[in-house]
Amino acid sequence: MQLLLDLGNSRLKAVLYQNGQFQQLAFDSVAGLLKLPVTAAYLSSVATEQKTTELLQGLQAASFPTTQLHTEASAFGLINSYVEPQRLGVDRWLAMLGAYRSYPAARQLIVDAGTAVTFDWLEENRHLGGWILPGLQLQQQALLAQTARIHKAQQLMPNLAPGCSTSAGVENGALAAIIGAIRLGWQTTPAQQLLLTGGDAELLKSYLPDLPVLVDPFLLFKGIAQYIDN
Ligand SMILES: Nc1ncnc2c1ncn2[C@@H]1O[C@H](COP(=O)(O)OP(=O)(O)OP(=O)(O)O)[C@@H](O)[C@H]1O
Ligand SMILES: CC(C)(CO)[C@@H](O)C(=O)NCCC(=O)O
Ligand SMILES: [K+]
Repeated sequence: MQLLLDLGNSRLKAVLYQNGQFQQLAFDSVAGLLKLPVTAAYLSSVATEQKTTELLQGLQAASFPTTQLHTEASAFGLINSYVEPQRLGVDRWLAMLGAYRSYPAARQLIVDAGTAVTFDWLEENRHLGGWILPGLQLQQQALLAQTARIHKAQQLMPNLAPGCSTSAGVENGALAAIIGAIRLGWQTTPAQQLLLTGGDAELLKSYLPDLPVLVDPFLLFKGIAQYIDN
């Protein structure tokens, strides 16, 4: 059994991997992970050096070793399109590896909706490139921080209706930007399948009923599993 870790810009996610199965872990702190009966841990981090080092140091007290994974120019037959391959976020690299391993399709569009929303097009074993947008929360935070009169009085459920308050306008606008970008991406660089992952995947899916959407919360972890099983 292995422990798979995804340190994002907002939070840490942990998953247990055993016999090809993934199980999301609920935990309060890194200390809660130290006593797990695992043989090894694998880390994907897009957070700062400092946060990454802190996590790795916290894990040194564990009985199992931790390996940090990094983006590569190519691995397991998958080819990174970046001019400077190592600059592609390791979360994107791993999600693509997961998609490549689990969902064969001539062309797929992978959208990871977290702090940022990333788009990556995969054509068989080749990354075509992607887009990076601010996520649902980050868009709203940017507006609040950079304008004098945009305040958020309440947290609503975002939808695509015209908003009748600042809060609704900002929330619905953020959702519209992401749904609009997905539809535009789907039009300009068509694919057979739209793979959604990240904290906002289910919300986005509900606004894309006409597209062949598949939600997989474990996509990045399936990419990590590629490194374990090979
Ligand atoms: N329990 C939760 N905690 C935080 N955000 C959540 C939660 N459930 C759903 N969300 C939604 O998920 C989004 C964050 O996505 P996710 O958790 O995939 O990313 P993250 O860990 O915050 O950052 P990163 O993309 O860097 O991994 C937020 O926009 C929020 O709307
Ligand atoms: C875009 C994010 C923040 C998404 O988590 C991450 O993948 C990242 O920091 N990437 C580095 C920049 C890039 O992928 O081009
Ligand atoms: K992420």
